Amino acid sequence: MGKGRRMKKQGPPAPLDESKITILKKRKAAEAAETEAAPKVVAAKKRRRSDADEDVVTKKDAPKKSKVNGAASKLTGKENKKAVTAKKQPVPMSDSEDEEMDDEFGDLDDVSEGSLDSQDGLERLSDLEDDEDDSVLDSDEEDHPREAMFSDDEDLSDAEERLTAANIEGLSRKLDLQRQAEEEEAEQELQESAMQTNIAGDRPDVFADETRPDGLAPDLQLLRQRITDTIRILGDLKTLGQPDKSRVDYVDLLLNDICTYYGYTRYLAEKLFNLFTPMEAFAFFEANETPRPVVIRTNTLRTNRRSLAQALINRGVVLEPVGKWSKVGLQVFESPVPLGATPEYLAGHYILQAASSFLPVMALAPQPGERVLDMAAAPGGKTTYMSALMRNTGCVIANDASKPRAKGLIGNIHRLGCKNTIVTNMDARTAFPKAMGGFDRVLLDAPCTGTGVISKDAGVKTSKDESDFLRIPHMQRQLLLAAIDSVDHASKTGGYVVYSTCSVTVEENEAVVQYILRKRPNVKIVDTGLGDFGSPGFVSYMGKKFDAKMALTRRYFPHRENVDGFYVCKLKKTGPTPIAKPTDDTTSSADRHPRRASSKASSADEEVIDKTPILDEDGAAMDFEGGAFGPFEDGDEDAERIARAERNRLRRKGINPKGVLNKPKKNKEEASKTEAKAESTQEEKKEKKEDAKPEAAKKSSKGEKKTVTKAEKSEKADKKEKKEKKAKKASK
Ligand SMILES: C[S@@+](CC[C@H](N)C(=O)[O-])C[C@H]1O[C@@H](n2cnc3c(N)ncnc32)[C@H](O)[C@@H]1O
Repeated sequence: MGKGRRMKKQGPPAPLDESKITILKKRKAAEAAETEAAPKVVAAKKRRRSDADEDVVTKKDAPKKSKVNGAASKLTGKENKKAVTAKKQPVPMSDSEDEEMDDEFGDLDDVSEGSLDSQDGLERLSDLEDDEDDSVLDSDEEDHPREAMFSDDEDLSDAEERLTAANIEGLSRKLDLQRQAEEEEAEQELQESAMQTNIAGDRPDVFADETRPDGLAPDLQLLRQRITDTIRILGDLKTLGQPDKSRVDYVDLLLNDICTYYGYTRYLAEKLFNLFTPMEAFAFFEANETPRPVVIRTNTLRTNRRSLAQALINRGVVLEPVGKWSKVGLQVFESPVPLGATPEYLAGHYILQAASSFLPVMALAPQPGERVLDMAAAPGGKTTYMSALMRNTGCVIANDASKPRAKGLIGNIHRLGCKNTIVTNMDARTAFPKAMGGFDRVLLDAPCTGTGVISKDAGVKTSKDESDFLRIPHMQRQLLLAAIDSVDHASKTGGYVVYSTCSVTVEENEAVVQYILRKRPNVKIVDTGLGDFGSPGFVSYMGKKFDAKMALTRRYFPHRENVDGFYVCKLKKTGPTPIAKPTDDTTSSADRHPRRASSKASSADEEVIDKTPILDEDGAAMDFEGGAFGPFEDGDEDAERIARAERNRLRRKGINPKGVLNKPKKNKEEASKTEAKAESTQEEKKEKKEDAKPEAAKKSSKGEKKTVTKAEKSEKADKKEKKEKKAKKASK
């Protein structure tokens, strides 16, 4: 990040506010009216965005056009961007989180009152001051080179004053430039809204295609104008729509324009569009065109936020605390030095981490001394945060299926000084809880399609197709089942799983959680503890209903919170996952003895349904089958997927799916009984066989057997070669 790249304030933006732009428009209109009467807009004035003379779109046209298109202009992305930068709103934190944070960091008593508290525009600095009250402290002095930055006798209040003074200049410069940028944007907005649209009376005719004046490439500015016009029409179809056109026609036109303008495939554009109202969808697509703020997370194993801020300010970095919701995040507005190469970075005092990435870890809230699993950990932003929250105690198993990515993970763990972490490189779907289980908490930051981070990876716009939205949610379901089965429901301190993705689609979020609730009624959704920041998860979507508690899960959007799109769900395991018979003692202790249980669980893991009633807060048994929400997977798309998965599952077990699936329900029930019986007989046989083996033979693994066979083979080959040589010699 250089001086030229200034970022907008992190955190929840003010709601879309037209007043600012309207004032500017009015001012402009008044100016123009004074100089000359507004002439009619002529089609010849349509210009491409890329035209060199674009920025000289005649200001005299503005008053008239801004009047015509006033409503449409309120939808433009520029304004949305402004809304994003609008006034800072403090994000309320839940009491529990405050407590957690207090516990986590303790209090810093010897910090003086800040000297800057009333200056307008420097409110952010007081955040930094507030921060001192509960500043990051670490008991491990060895890992705390704060002394390196401040001499022992240095007064903290002096240090703070210097910190503040150094930051004032940068911040005020930043604010000036921000204001200037906003005014420029407003100006551009004005010019944009002055563009010609095809108006037929009060009903704009957006279907007359004038977006390709040369008949070839589309004029982007006209296209954008048509997008905003279509959205305006969709907002009041009765009054503004053409009599012979339906809502479907307008939505179809809008989607095509969005695809052309922003470069999405029709499939993905439609999927994302369906999450919002047309107006909000436009804001979302717009937000995906601009980068999110640069945020760094203080590594509290090595320093605290104030010391880090001071060190970076000394290097000319302009920054401020990320918001009330985090005590370790710093938003960087401007940096004359590369943030990934400062001495502080190399010494592991911070990690570059998107603000939304803090949230799943905050929701998981790992405690010192616990055993925690990070199932898909690379490159380690969340692992290292967990390690810091646990103050390098207990144990974090950081797993990732990708070897090259696991190397990056190891690098970060070393750089940030995490000493309670073990890295594993396994496919978490099959490895857990087989290899290890009984964790106090598990984080599953699942691999996803990345629809929440399109501003970082525009490739998502065209690379994700239908097959990805079948394959990836399937994998997410498998991973989440494994995560749940790896948690110890009887953990004294935990028993929690946090599921997160950087995707905004329902298939990867609520639908996955809904599936899990059906398969594992021994878990329930609990509050993330992240307060009001973000929006609640969907409780229904396109006619399908989800668990009412889905509202406790949180969604974050680039256009609403100015963070990467993210989803966070916290689950509490309320009981064990029985493997075969729910009443069986051995199997019901699977959670505490995952190794023992895993052999029995095998591939049946996905199929086990614990029918033990789960009680809600009022002690009433919850109806998971048909009450508050319908079976999401029985919908069109999911039905096929489930049928396919079911056929494959039966085939794996050696059962002909045709014989079972095409039969009436009664037969199916019988078949599943036979299946269960066959399964348990097989398991029993296996166990008996295992028991009958002598101890030494039991130890010998399959791999060892293979090696012996290979050795035997090579011995035979040697003998054969010798024989052949002898035979050759003899013949000579
Ligand atoms: C969203 S990224 C994780 C980011 C990480 N939690 C962080 O904060 O830095 C998803 C990760 O899942 C890993 N992954 C994909 N499939 C996996 C599997 N079956 N088991 C374990 N990890 C997997 C990918 O290699 C990728 O690193």
